[in-house]
Amino acid sequence: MWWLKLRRRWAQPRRWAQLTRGLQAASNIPPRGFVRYIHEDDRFSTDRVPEDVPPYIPGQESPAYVVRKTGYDLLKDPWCNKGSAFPRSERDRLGLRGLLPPRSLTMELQVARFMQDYHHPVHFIPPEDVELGGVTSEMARRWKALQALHDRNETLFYRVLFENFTEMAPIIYTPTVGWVCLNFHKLYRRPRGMYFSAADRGDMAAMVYNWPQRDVQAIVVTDGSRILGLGDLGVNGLGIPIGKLDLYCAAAGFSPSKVLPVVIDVGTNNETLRANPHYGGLRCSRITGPEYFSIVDEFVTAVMSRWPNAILQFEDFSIDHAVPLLERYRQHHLVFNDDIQGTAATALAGLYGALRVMNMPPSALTEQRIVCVGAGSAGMGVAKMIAAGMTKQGLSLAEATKRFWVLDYMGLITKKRSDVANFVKPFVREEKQHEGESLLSVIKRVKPTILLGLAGAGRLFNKEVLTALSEGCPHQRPIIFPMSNPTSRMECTAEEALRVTKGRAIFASGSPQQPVQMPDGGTVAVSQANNMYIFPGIALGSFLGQTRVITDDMLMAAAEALPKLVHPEDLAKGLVYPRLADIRDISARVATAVACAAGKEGRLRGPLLEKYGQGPDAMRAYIASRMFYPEYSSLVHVPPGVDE
Ligand SMILES: O=C([O-])CC(=O)C(=O)O
Ligand SMILES: [Mg+2]
Repeated sequence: MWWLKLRRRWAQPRRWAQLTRGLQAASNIPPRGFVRYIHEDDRFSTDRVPEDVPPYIPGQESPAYVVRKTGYDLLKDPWCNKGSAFPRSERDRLGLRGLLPPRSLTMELQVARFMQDYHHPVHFIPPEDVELGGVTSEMARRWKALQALHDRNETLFYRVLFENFTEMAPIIYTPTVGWVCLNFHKLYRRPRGMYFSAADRGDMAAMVYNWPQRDVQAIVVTDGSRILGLGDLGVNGLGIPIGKLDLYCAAAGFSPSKVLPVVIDVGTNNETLRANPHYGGLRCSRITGPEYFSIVDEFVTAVMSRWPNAILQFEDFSIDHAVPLLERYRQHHLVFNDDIQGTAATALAGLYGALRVMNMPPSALTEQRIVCVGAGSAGMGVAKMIAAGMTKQGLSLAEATKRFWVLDYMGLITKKRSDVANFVKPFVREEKQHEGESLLSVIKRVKPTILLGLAGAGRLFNKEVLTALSEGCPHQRPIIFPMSNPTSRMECTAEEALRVTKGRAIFASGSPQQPVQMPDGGTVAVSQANNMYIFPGIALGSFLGQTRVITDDMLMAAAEALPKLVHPEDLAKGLVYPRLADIRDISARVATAVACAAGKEGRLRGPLLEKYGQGPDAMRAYIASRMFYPEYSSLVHVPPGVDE
């Protein structure tokens, strides 16, 4: 058969090669794999830089192909992309500095990482870890699916998130984001955000121009030193600014193209991570002291010089740097620390909500006895804010701080300790004889009405603690807020708190919890005391109001606005925060409250100042009108009717 002969003849690979080579030669297209890529701007190269692709002649030395892309475009071009394996020289010359994790990996490592995931998907989570961490393999798989959508179509990603916010918040945010940060070096696929490392000193002001967007309105930065309650995760911590900015866009309507997640890499003290060959950050221990502050100063100066109107949110910095950094910048820059100020405003709002649940007025805050476990940035920020709330209700600061008992990992903090940090000092107890007293003993002695968990140390509120709390608080419902994140670091679960207190507890946790089935067959819904209710609104109000700084009064306004948004029927169920499904409206209202407070202080500028004269409704309408809604906008001029 003639056609069978022909098929046999052309089925030989050599023949195909002959044919394709002939075609390539005829059309002057060099075959892939034979090509050396060089960049057209590369004047330092010893290679020849041809004007265009030269003709390919089989058997001759392979020609060079001109790469015209740089920066982000290059990283998104699968033909030229090398991901984390771009060497330093190419990063320098091709505008890639800051767009990739600081360490250059080898292709062998990239292959090994891919093969690991190929054989044992990162998103498989052993059942024993699921129980404690609250993240299932299915949640991790969903995060991957959402991330892939995020990378290929931001508008669609935000539409999906927007329409399913309550369902997806635990996937893009706590608790799944905690798992993401722990595994960031295995999950890394596409570039997102910027990295500034100690090795970039002197270059940061230039590096900010590698970011492809001219207009950046919001930056969330971490140094990875205290990621949620998970500790030092180095550059893996970038997952947190990414998650927070997802909320900026979904909840507060910032435009996705105008937000920038950042990690500052000053090394890590997490030795396991540092020794991991796939870890992308600097492999040195953390830089501290004046050198640390000069690195952060250089970063702040660099981003502020390119984007002077942007709001800068500090996130998950360890306490030793979080407080001094906030003090360093907050007088002159539009900055806030979410863990100190956002979490604090959230906690105070939740307490006002809890008082509403019990039909008590806000002034009843002054009668509460508060045990706060955790004396880090979040714990002390919360204590300070609640004390400020009490002073607004009539107590002096000294009277207010006396209503707190603060514990850290050594137990109750009293005057007996000599090395207490300045920000803890107002809350140190006088009674030296109780120095280091255990949580259980403090609860039995003090009989608190409010128990706050911000230690990030796991299940400290055990059965004995919860029983003692409930028994010591017969006249009102005990308020229990285990606010540490993610789920693995929470002080107790909703089920534990409600079972032990026989449903009396008013409960809210930092990470989400399922409604609890009670022994009597009823179901009790619980609240989530997370700063996501507050930080998007603070950022939106202060950015649109161009307030230049964020003051205590603006934060207090946010805390006071939130409890007013809880639905009466939710209050009847014991819920102390508004519904997540209403997050856009919540953020707009919090932003309005923040802007009104700024207006009272004479800090508003621009259109919001004009609206300030017309009252809060006009301000809110303006704020809502400026919020991004995920919809495709036309990229070409289309005469009416053409696409219908
Ligand atoms: O990220 C969160 O869910 C809340 C937060 O700021 C923290 O725990 O550090
Ligand atoms: Mg945080």
